[in-house]
Amino acid sequence: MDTHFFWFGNLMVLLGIALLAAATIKVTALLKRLPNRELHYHWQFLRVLILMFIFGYAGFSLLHWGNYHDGSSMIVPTIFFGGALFVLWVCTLSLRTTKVVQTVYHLQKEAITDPLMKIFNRRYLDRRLQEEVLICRTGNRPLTLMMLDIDHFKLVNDRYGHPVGDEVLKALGQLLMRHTRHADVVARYGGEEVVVLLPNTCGNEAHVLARRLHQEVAQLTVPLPELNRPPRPPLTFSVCIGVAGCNASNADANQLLAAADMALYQAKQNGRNRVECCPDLRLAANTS
Ligand SMILES: Nc1nc2c(ncn2[C@@H]2O[C@H](COP(=O)(O)OP(=O)(O)OP(=O)(O)O)[C@@H](O)[C@H]2O)c(=O)[nH]1
Repeated sequence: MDTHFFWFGNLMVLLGIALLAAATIKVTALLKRLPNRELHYHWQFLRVLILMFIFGYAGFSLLHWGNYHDGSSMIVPTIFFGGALFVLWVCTLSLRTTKVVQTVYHLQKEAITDPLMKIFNRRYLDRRLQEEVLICRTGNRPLTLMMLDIDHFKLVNDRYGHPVGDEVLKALGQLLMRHTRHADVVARYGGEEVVVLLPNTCGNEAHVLARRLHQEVAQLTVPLPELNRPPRPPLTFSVCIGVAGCNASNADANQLLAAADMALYQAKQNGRNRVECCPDLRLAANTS
């Protein structure tokens, strides 16, 4: 018996088993990164198949141990090795592709998210506002916009410190995300000003939502740090909300923002802690 063939044949099959084992490790790492349930099932099934192949290879190796005498008996071990290499390659590339796609996704999300409030940032708002104005004009859909501003926020910072001010902003961001639809755009407009863009929403609906948000904010509490002082009651705060709207005939991003800003200014002028709508809100953003 040619010992070269003997060792080469056995080695190919054993290396094939090692490559398949490495492939299952890659698939396991991939499974941890997959958010999608259906894809999970597919990759789990594939992992079971690879494990079955490992048993198949091992059985073949035991049955054919020493049965490699010439070049033709090398065909099957070579195919086994090539197949395992192919499986490992595909699994490795799938894992790397998933990592790259997830990194790009996170970077894109970061680029449009406000790091403190965890809502969209001004850049994203500007883009979406232009898009929604176009949809409003061409699709004849009503569009409304709310501008929120925390009352006397400077006092919060001055009295309790900036970290508490930051907690207030975070709590407001979370509340707004909880009480708006997926299609709405909640974005930080400036310091403590937030814009909520409401696509396909008429003036009445926006007004009802604004009043609800206003009440929800009034019930929101932010715990104050104790810092060796006796416990203090949690902080509450209020907001002013300005609401404006447009329809196909008068849709314009800058005018919509200016109208909401004007309504917000009115709310501040009228004593704060209130909702004000731009005077022609019902006409501006009527149901289509
Ligand atoms: N903690 C914290 N404060 C911020 C942030 N951005 C802006 N501010 C503060 O927000 C405050 C805004 O103050 P003003 O514009 O005078 O508004 P206000 O005190 O809320 O008064 P009114 O809006 O008129 O009721 C300033 O003190 C800013 O320093 C932030 O990211 N974190």
